[in-house]
Amino acid sequence: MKLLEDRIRKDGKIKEGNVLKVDSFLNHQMDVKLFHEIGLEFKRRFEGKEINKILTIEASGIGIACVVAEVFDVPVVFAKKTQTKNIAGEVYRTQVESFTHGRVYDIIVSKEFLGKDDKVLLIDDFLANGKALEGLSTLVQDSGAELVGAGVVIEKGFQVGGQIIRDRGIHLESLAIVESMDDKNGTIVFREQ
Ligand SMILES: O=P(O)(O)OC[C@H]1O[C@H](OP(=O)(O)OP(=O)(O)O)[C@H](O)[C@@H]1O
Ligand SMILES: O=c1[nH]c(=O)c2nc[nH]c2[nH]1
Repeated sequence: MKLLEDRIRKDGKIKEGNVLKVDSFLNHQMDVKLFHEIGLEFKRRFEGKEINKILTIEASGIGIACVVAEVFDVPVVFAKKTQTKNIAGEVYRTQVESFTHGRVYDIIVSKEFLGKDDKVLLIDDFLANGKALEGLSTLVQDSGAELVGAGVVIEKGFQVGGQIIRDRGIHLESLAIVESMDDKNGTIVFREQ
């Protein structure tokens, strides 16, 4: 998606440790007009697929997933990384290693909000090692819902996540795939799609 690649080149900052910082428009301060364009692009890419729920994971997936859900006109659910008193009753649960926090979380979704009648699109801001999407797809599988596909805003194609998710047979759409990035000279190469 050219609009997104241009924005990443303009405002993205490459950090040590394979981290691309896009917090001025994607996952801290959020450019909601850009999010709307992203929502429309996901709608185009999943055209013809029956989707009645969006599932994401806190925290950084929530903002983008909400706007995508508005475009698809379906509810959005996010997997929580902490159990709260708010969640009464039964939950689906699995473990996810967080890329930026460097620790493992139990992630949970209430059984009330995911079940066999759901046709689910996973949405997240980043795909790196694939842990978040693997965890979410496990929750979908455990719930008996149908996993229609996964949409990520930025895939870091030099990390293993994309390969893992595609090898699982999941329909994955990444709006920008970073083939390589160099924190020394600030260059980013995107994969031709
Ligand atoms: O493919 P992966 O290796 O799982 O990386 C992608 C995940 O990493 C980030 O979450 P993270 O837990 O690092 O931070 P957050 O709490 O800001 O969402 C991001 O929001 C994705 O969910
Ligand atoms: O802001 C972010 N930059 C990244 O490179 C990344 N990888 C996973 N999650 C991420 N979040």
